[in-house]
Amino acid sequence: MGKPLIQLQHVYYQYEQTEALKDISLKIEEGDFLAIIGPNGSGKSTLLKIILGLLKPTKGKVLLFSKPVPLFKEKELIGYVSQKSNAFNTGFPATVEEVVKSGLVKKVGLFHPYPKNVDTKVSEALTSVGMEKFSKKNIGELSGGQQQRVFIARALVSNPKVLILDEPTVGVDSKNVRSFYHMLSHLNREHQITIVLVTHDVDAVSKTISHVACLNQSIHFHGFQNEMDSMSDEQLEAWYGHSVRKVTHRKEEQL
Ligand SMILES: Nc1ncnc2c1ncn2[C@@H]1O[C@H](COP(=O)(O)OP(=O)(O)OP(=O)(O)O)[C@@H](O)[C@H]1O
Repeated sequence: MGKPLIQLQHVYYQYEQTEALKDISLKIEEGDFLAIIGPNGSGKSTLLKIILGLLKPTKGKVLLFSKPVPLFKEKELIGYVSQKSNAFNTGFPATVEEVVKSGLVKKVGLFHPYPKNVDTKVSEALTSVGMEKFSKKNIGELSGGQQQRVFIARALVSNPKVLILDEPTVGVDSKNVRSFYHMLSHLNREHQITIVLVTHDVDAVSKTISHVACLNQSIHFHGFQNEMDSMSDEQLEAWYGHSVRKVTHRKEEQL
């Protein structure tokens, strides 16, 4: 069993009118590649904001690297890539390497010089997401999917142990979605980065993740990805909030 990096214990979150999260207990361990899936409005983004300390639970406790959130100061250990597509226009005056370098600000602080090996760090981060060839390009000239890879490199440049992504494939065209998840899988396996992502691409992501959490206000299933098939129709309905019929696809070799 890996070290627990993120733990939620009986977490509730209430917006003024809406109870977004109810009694969430979740443990994410070192090395996990977890996908959080659920219908619209099921609390996925709220859950990420709680983990990132952007929202304070109404009730319950969050531990990051075994420390309660207010005592957790090593923010650079957690990289975050928010949901965006084509965030920069064509004319935006920054190169890819400048965008990636800006990811070090969290580590070194504003008004401090970058470390001496900054160029190596930037180049390593770009290589790890397959974007080294684009370092001198203007960020606005890249496609949505390429920009998303650059944002991941920016999150990686401070050597985080955990990478959190909110719907990272928005703006990535369907033929590139699989190679995008393949790149994340590489980061998880070869660079030992624990990955937590929110996604709607259940099918595309299922080949690469280790764990899945099915959320709809509360967690209806959390376990190994291959155990998800064992969810009953009743569990699936409770999770999805409406009637669901399970369809089993035939394996390719049987076709
Ligand atoms: N700032 C807010 N103020 C009030 N209610 C909110 C706020 N943000 C979210 N909610 C409500 O909380 C619930 C959970 O929202 P959340 O955005 O976490 O869901 P989600 O699963 O990320 O949705 P989606 O898949 O559509 O992005 C929804 O009912 C939403 O309307």
